[in-house]
Amino acid sequence: MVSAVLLLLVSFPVYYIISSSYSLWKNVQKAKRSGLPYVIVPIYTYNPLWILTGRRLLKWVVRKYPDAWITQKYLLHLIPEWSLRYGYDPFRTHGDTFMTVTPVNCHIWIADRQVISQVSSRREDFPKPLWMYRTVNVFGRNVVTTEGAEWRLHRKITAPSFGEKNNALVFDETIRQGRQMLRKWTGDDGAGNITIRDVLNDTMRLSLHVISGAGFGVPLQWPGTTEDADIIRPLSSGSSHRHSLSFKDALAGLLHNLMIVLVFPKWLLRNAPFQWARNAAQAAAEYEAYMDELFAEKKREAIAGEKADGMDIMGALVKNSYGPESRSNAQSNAKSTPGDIERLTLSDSEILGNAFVFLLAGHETSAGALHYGMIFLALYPEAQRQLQADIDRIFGDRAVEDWEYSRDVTAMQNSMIAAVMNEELRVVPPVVSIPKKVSVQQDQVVMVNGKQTVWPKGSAISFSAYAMHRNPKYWPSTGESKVTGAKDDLEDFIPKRWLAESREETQQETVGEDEESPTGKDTGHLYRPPRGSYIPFSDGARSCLGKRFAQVEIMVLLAMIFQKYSVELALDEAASDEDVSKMGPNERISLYNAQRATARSVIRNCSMIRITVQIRNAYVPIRLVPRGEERFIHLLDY
Ligand code: HEM
Repeated sequence: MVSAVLLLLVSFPVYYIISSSYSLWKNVQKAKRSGLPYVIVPIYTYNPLWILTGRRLLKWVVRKYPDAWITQKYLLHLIPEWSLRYGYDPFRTHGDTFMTVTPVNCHIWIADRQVISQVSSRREDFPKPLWMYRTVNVFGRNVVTTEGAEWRLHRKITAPSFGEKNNALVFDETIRQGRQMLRKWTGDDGAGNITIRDVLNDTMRLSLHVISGAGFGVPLQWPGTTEDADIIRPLSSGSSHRHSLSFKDALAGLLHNLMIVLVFPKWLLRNAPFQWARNAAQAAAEYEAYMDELFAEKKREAIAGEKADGMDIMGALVKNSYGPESRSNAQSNAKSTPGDIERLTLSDSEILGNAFVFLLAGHETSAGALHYGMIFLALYPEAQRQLQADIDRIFGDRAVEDWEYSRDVTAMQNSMIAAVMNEELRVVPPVVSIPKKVSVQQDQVVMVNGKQTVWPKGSAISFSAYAMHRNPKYWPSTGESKVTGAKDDLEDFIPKRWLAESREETQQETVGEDEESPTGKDTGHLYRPPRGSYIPFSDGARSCLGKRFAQVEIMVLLAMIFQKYSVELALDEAASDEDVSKMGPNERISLYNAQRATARSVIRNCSMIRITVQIRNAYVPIRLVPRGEERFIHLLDY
């Protein structure tokens, strides 16, 4: 008996090693046949055992010996989040399109714009790896988690909600929410100089409120701004549901506990012995109840032929299924199944599924962009001054109440405001690697550097946005890096690179992309990167549906903040305000520079991929100071 158990214990690892080695050998043969450069990675980086143990150990090795030859050369692709940590370097070594080969699969990494354009335009040959998005179906199938004819149906029905005319609503709601955030950041008297530690928390709240107000017609208030900020009441007059959380708390609670809700079954969370699990379950249940009410209200409006105000994403989806003009379609709705490509409407659960992904996709990405944007502007005073000069040119002293989408947005998108936004999304694209796969049907031929390559069926693919945005073939450098002394400045945040003269070749290659700018008009003198080389919003038919929504939101916020204020790093831990007031210019400069170095190291070491890139377990505190009252940045050249 003992020897049988022993045999089993020994034979399992032996079997595992032999079968993994054999699979690795087979995948290496595929890599050789492909014609792509490849690197052998002995362990699949998503192996759960590796994630729990080996990755942690390796992380420690890398932290301890960051420059050791072994990490640079052999272990790099086993390092968690290598694509974020090493940027373009691995591509410099292996080429702009290369493969990593593991026992589980081949994985193709791309930082070549022509290859990205080929892959994103052949959607049937290179679909999304839907298994990665399965959990996002928690409230219903939707435009993010589907493929083929089913995705086309979702996209066709959801896209009109993001049309040009609705951007004005995003503009107005951002102003409304931005005012409340500014009050929190600068105090009731607007004097500023308050240290703001958890900037991300506030930008998350802001973007969530904007999508809730502009997208769903449910305006939310910031704490302390009105008496009914946290009021608990149903979203539909006909509902008798007794809520235990306000809509805002349900939404924030759900998104805060999202991974828990997505991974564990609700019954388990409800009955778990841990308070945090029960809180997550409560937030999810309350969110569902609110959305059901909103749905019922919109359905009533649609059937009665009433028109709700605003962008009304949910209303538009419900109207498509229940509105008078869709009566005939609605009949097929009742019978529809997810795979049914003939139908013209979404089922109830699909409507709720789409509403959820808009909230999800629309808040973390924009919030992260604003967070990094604020830090970068505090780190690069020259960029901040250029931004303010353009804001003055466009808005002068005009109060935000008088800003208008139709009058102001074109000027904004041709200015440093858009350049700052574009540059922030270049340096830190919220989605670092955009996943695709080679269809399982058959191998696919792709031209790489003018040569035919054969990509094995079922291989994983990543558009390496982070590396692509640092590829010197596509990006104009404004010179040596003033920060690191590197020969180009592509690691640095230099918005003025977007003001560089557009090359003739670039203009031709981007013809037809005008419609992607916020108003669909020409982007004037801003640099327009060649197609496929700038992919914060992905590329091709499956690119971001909320791109213009996000652009308008970010630009309005930047303009609002920097019309009146400057941002500086907060130095509370290094010196008191009184100490600073006694310092001369040189002392202030060296203090600020030391703080800049600390902030850069936080960005480098604490940026992590949590669906999107975020700074985790650390803060870069900032202060907004009224323009003209800066304590540090006016003393710095760059
Ligand atoms: C700075 C802000 C944003 C960035 C950088 C961003 C980026 C992206 C990227 C890279 C994708 C492709 C993801 C993939 O293929 O896996 C995507 C898809 C999508 N995004 Fe965004 N996004 C932003 C804001 C928004 C907003 C505000 C909304 C909605 C309100 C939104 C809705 C969507 C949807 C629905 C898709 C799926 C489109 C499809 O598959 O057809 N995004 N986004």
